[in-house]
Amino acid sequence: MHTLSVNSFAKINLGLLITGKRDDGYHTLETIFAPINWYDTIEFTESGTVSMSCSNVDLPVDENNLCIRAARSLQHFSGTSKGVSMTLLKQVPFGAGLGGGSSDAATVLRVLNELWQLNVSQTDLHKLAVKLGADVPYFLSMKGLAYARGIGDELEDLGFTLPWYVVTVFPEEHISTVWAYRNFYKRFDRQIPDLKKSASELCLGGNKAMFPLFENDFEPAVFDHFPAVRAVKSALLDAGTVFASLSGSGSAVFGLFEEERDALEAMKRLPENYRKSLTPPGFTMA
Ligand SMILES: C[C@](O)(CO)[C@H](O)COP(=O)(O)OP(=O)(O)OC[C@H]1O[C@@H](n2ccc(N)nc2=O)[C@H](O)[C@@H]1O
Ligand SMILES: Nc1ncnc2c1ncn2[C@@H]1O[C@H](COP(=O)(O)OP(=O)(O)OP(=O)(O)O)[C@@H](O)[C@H]1O
Repeated sequence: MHTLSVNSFAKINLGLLITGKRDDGYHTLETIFAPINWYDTIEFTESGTVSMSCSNVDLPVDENNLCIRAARSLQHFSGTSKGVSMTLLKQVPFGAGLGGGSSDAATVLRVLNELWQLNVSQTDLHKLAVKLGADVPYFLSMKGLAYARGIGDELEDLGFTLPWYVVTVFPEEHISTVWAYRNFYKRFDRQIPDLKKSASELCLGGNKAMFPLFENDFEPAVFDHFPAVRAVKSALLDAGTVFASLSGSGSAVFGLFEEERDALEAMKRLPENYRKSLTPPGFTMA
């Protein structure tokens, strides 16, 4: 039987400014998404029903898994009764702010739309994606650096890439996104910098004075509650990173490096049991 194998990449957030709260409880934000070279692999095999297995026993393989939820939402929307058997080789840590589950969901939507020959439009896929999670639209429609607003679902392809090596570190702490949105320290009344313009000045113009604008609003509360996460940022700064930050709602922290040898040296200095990835400059998911 034919099996299709697809890699599902993770992201980091370069800056994450929470600007308000909507009536439905979701928060509005502005952020820059950047893809990293850390990925799950999903194998798709034809089947009469929808089912999955997962290499990580800590994750559900029932209707709670985002892969199953994505397949069901497509079945429901299109009316198809086709099935699929999926094997998720989970490598991206969850509860890490790396969007691993969201990326899996986007991959399943995209691949099953083809495999099941549904021809669901990008607009409709985008609507299904938002219902599965605020980060899912990014993985569905973007390949590289993107500016996002709304709840993370209003996206603009920036058309350039990060010119640094990215070291991403998971400090073996799982942080729930719901917890992070409940506990971050609100600053809704401040002036929001123009992240899109600043990203361009930083990545294309090499203006490092822009870095301090790329704050992550989850960082102070996460660092106060999870000292091990703060320690990773300190270690990256000690190792000579040009910029370090929490990704998304945490717990993963990333550092940007100009030289590969410095990035590798920083990875060596961090605790051996912390999972890490290295992404080269100019990386895209294409
Ligand atoms: C932290 C980020 O990763 C930044 O990219 C995202 O905002 C989180 O996106 P996600 O994991 O796809 O989040 P979802 O699965 O949609 O939402 C989980 C929960 O987080 C909260 N949530 C999420 C996104 C958002 N913009 N505002 C929120 O308040 C809501 O309580 C929601 O019920
Ligand atoms: N395929 C999946 N991969 C990872 N987590 C999944 C998956 N399906 C369901 N989940 C559940 O989603 C939660 C974490 O999801 P995810 O990996 O997207 O969070 P995250 O790392 O905090 O990323 P982000 O908040 O940036 O989207 C876990 O509680 C997990 O049980």
